[in-house]
Order: sequence, then C-alpha cells, then structure tokens
Amino acid sequence: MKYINNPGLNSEAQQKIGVLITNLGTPDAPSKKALKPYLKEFLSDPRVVEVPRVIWSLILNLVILQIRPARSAEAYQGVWTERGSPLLFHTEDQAIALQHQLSAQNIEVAYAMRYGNPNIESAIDELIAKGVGKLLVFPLYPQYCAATSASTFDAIASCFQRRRWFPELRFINQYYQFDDYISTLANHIKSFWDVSGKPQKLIFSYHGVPQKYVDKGDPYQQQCFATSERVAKLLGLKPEQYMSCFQSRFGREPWLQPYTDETLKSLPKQGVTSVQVVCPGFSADCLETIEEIGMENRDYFLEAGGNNYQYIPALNAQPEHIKTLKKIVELNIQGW
Ligand SMILES: C=CC1=C(C)c2cc3[nH]c(cc4nc(cc5[nH]c(cc1n2)c(C)c5CCC(=O)O)C(CCC(=O)O)=C4C)c(C)c3C=C
Ligand SMILES: [Fe+2]
Ligand SMILES: [Fe+2]
Repeated sequence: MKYINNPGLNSEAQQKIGVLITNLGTPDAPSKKALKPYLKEFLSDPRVVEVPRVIWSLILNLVILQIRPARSAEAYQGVWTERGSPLLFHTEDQAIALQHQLSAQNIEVAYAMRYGNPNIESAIDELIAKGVGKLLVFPLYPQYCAATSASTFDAIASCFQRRRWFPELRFINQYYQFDDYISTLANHIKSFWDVSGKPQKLIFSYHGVPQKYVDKGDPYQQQCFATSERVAKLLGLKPEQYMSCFQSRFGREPWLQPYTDETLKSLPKQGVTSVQVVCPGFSADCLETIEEIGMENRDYFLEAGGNNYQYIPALNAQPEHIKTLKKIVELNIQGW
C-alpha cells in the first residue's frame, strides 16, 4: 500500500480547528448527461441501497440509469437558478455565514457534498492546507440515518484510509435533540404564521427511507417523530393540528409511512382543506422540497379538493439557523 501525503501538510503547523459542513449532493447541471454520473455515484452507495451488489449493479445500470437521468433532469430544470442547484448555493451561503461567525475563534469552515461537487476530499485538502489539525465533520442532517450520516462517515474514513497522516477527528451524528434547533424551527414557523396565518393542519414531511432499514435498527424514524413532537409542543399545537409523514419514495418496496403524497391526496376528503408543509429534515431547500413539496404535492392537494396549501421554506442561511449551527459547533469542539 502506498499512502498519500497530504498536500501542504506541515504537521507542526496544523494547529487550527476546521469545520466541514456537508450535505447530500446534487448534479453539476440539470441535464441527462450530468444526472447519470451523479445518480450512479449516489445509488451505488451500499448505505443508500442495501441490495446485494451484483443484483443491484444489473438493475441500476440496465434499468434505472437508462430511465431516471432524463426524468430527474427535467425536475432539476424546474428548480435550477442562476447560481445553480439550490442545495449547493444554500450550503455555500451557510458555510460563508458560519465562517463569518467563527472567524474570531480562528476556525476554518469549508463545505462539501457527499456525492458530486465540491467533493469531500477536495474540501479536506483545502482545510489541511490552511493549517487544520483538528477536524469537526458536521453533516447538515438533523436526524441520523445510515443512508446519509453513516454514508458521510464512510466517505471521510475512506478519504483518510489512503493517507499517511490525518487530523484529529470529531463527527456530529445528529442534532435533532439540540434545544436551539427545535426553537429555531418553531420560531421560523411562527414568523411564517405572522405573515400567512395558521393552517388547519401543519404537516411535518421528512425524506423517507425503506421501512426495513428502520426495522433493522436505524433510529431515523424515531428521531423524525421526536422532532415533530417537540416543535409542535413549542407551537402549542394539539395532536389533531399536526402530523408527520414521509416523502420522496424511491423504488417499489414499502418505505416509512404515512406517505406525504397519499396523505395530501386524502386530507381534503377528511375535511382538511388548509395545510402548511414544513420539512425539518432538510437544512437547505433542494429538489425534494422546492419541486416535490412546493409544486408536485401542492397539485395533489388542490386537485383533491384542498384550497389553501403553503410550503414553509427550509432554514437555509437564516441568521437564527446559523447561530444554532455555531452553537452546535462550539459544543462539539469543547476541549480542543
Ligand atoms: C434528508 C435526508 C435524506 C435521506 C434520509 C435520503 C434517503 C434516500 N434518498 C434516496 C434517493 C434519492 N434522493 C434524492 C434527492 C435528495 N435526497 C436528499 C436527502 C435525503 N435522502 C436530498 C437533500 C436530495 C436533493 C438533492 C438535490 O440535488 O437537490 C434523489 C435524486 C433526485 C431524484 O432523482 O429524484 C434520489 C434518487 C434514497 C434511495 C434514500 C434512502 C435509502
Ligand atoms: Fe434522497
Ligand atoms: Fe423526489
């Protein structure tokens, strides 16, 4: 085995603390050509699809990657901006704002995507070249899920597996339990109500995962429910005034339920015609919130007889969110 030396490494000088914020990833462009390698990298991750590799490789290459890139490219075209993918520019804005908050403590902040660009390896090189010897990895997933959090851990581990030297490491598994995250969400929803009024029902929608992952011990669903409960309590909502559901189903097996789309299609028949949807599991707006919740599910609800549907945006780079992220960083670098 030949181990790589870190570019720019001077082990005596590696005194700084670095914070690497990460999110899932996004294609480089909203085109079929860019979607194919992005989806291939994402869906080849065994943390994401737990199907025996030989079988999955056949399904992925012969079926999914023949159909999905064109369909997904069309969806991405509907959310693409002058600054590119929303997930990417919101993450960049979060990193800039967090850097601003942490500069006085001589902390370096960088950002990376688990899949696609900017990748984890290059962000780590950048931090090491700036003198970072203590690295806090902060995936912006409030709820732990093996498909996201553990997958990010795998990418970090694989990066250092090939290197002679690596910095001291800490990793934030989840932060749904952090009081300020809950109060920031509740304040954000209250501010939305100040402008738009209260809905008949507040829908907490989280990205789904296959039910079997939770059955095998993934704490994700329990952490999603705990998030909704605490936010609803701060908002003074009664049980009939809110519910939690799961979106973005992929494939044919059962995913966590209730499904967001089916719920929104059925609510008007039950007399619920005014809803607001909030997605606490998404720290930044992205395809899954802007297009799936903001557009596709709105249509389902209105077509089913609903008459008032609003999507409450993610926390993105809002000042209160950045302050919360800063506090989480400070808590996790204690003793460094
Ligand atoms: C927030 C947590 C997320 C979990 C948990 C998660 C699990 C998960 N996702 C897929 C498949 C796809 N997800 C896609 C997009 C996507 N997913 C998340 C977050 C979680 N995914 C985000 C933030 C995004 C948006 C990325 C963006 O560029 O805006 C996609 C790609 C889009 C599409 O083709 O529909 C797929 C595919 C699985 C299979 C899974 C759990 C096992
Ligand atoms: Fe996803
Ligand atoms: Fe989706």
